[in-house]
Amino acid sequence: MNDIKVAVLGSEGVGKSALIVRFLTRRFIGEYASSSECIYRKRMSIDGRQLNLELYDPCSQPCEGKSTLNEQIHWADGFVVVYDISDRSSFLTAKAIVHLIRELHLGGSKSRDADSVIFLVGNKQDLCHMREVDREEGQKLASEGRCQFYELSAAEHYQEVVLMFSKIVRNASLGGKAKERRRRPSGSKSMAKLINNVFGKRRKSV
Ligand SMILES: Nc1nc2c(ncn2[C@@H]2O[C@H](COP(=O)(O)OP(=O)(O)OP(=O)(O)O)[C@@H](O)[C@H]2O)c(=O)[nH]1
Repeated sequence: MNDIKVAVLGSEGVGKSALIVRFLTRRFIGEYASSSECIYRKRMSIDGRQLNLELYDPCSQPCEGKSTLNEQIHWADGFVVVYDISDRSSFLTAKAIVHLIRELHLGGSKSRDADSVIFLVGNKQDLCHMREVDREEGQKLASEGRCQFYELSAAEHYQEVVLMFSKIVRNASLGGKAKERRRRPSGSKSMAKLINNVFGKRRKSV
């Protein structure tokens, strides 16, 4: 069975955990533990093929055994690079991450396969009244970095979130990359722990 590894990257508070939790549990909770990096696992069927998906959610704060961005990039087969449309600095971070992925993971490859494994996601579209990053800027960065572009809201767009993750998993699996597995980020969480994480934190309205 295929193992597909997807890293969800971006600066603090952009909604990485919210997107992952929404995809895995259908729920948008509002507040998520972020004191440790973790890998969530899910069995999926894509185009009739069984896949073991590993989703990596980094820890923004300093934590024990924290992996570096370079290690995270080397570990993954596919990338969801997230920014918050109401936070320009998160967009600049996303830009730097996209460039680093192209350099480290894809070695400057110009193939179409390479283009399909980086997804740039402008999250919190429901906060468009506070928008600091125009949709066009996101599209421009995606085209420069040869990424697929999405603008969505983990809070409000369940279907779009599922479609986005399903597509990155499909693309990463079709990439057929039989690369040598390097050190993977430490930490692993079962679904039970994920749910504890989600409910262990105070709910915050958005
Ligand atoms: N309005 C709105 N808030 C969101 C959305 N997605 C996430 N949030 C909120 O943004 C805050 C940060 O979300 P997280 O999922 O913890 O962000 P993160 O990127 O995992 O943060 P770190 O783990 O600290 O890096 C939380 O208060 C979420 O409720 C969204 O689509 N809309």
